[in-house]
Amino acid sequence: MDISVKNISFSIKNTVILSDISASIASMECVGIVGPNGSGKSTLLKCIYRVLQPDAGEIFFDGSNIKNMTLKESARAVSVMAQDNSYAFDFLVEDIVLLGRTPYKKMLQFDNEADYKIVKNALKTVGLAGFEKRNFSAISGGEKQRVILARALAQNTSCLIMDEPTNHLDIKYQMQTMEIVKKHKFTSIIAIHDLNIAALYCDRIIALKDGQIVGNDVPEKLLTPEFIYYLYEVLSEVHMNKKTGKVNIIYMPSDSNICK
Ligand SMILES: Nc1ncnc2c1ncn2[C@@H]1O[C@H](COP(=O)(O)OP(=O)(O)OP(=O)(O)O)[C@@H](O)[C@H]1O
Repeated sequence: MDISVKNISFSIKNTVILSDISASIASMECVGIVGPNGSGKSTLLKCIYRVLQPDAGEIFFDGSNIKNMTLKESARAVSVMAQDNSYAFDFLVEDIVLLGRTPYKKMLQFDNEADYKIVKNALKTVGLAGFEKRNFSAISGGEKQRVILARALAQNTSCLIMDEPTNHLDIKYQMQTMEIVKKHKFTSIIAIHDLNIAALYCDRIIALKDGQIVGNDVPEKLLTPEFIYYLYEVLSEVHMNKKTGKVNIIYMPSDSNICK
């Protein structure tokens, strides 16, 4: 499924959070959204997954305006791994992952054997086999994040939106998360702070600053020391890694004797 965002703007009171954002994400493309804290990454994702309604502009899934889709239809198209994974009540891990099956249920329809099988497989895929009966509140932050990824897998969508999916994960599971996304050939939009992980796995990177798109290109072209300085005011060196064919970013202390 492809996604296109056309001229999205969003303000809270008189503060402009997103200004005239347009972007297209091709089917099965993995696009990273980067930018400083507060640049509007989560807000843009929330507009796409319909938690927020933009003041202006349109969003299309496979050419259909999402305004004309029911929330259930959207949920069968797009799964979400948001930043806040807290639940007010204590659920079993299994119950959380079963929520991914909700868009396929009629009112009061019970979960069946096929649903439980999907849940089991999803937990296995994220390295949490046997966690079904654990209390969600009593597992680690990284495990919680992987449960939410399992929920997204159980939702069986062609598109996945992730808001900082790797922030609680150790390096093995950061890489595993990104590799699951690539293996499943999701159309994926991922807000991510780690430029090295973004460079390794994203086909393209969109950079936001002050609610506007300031860069949109393949990682090798976008992630130059000059651009990284412009975006974050951080000095860096960028090297092409011959083994991966991807760029590695090395950050430098601000008193480093290198050009900006
Ligand atoms: N409900 C709200 N009320 C007021 N301001 C808000 C609200 N939601 C977001 N903002 C502001 O909008 C701006 C963009 O927030 P957003 O969460 O989209 O940024 P972000 O790029 O995802 O940041 P981070 O990297 O810190 O997660 C921030 O300045 C934030 O304080």
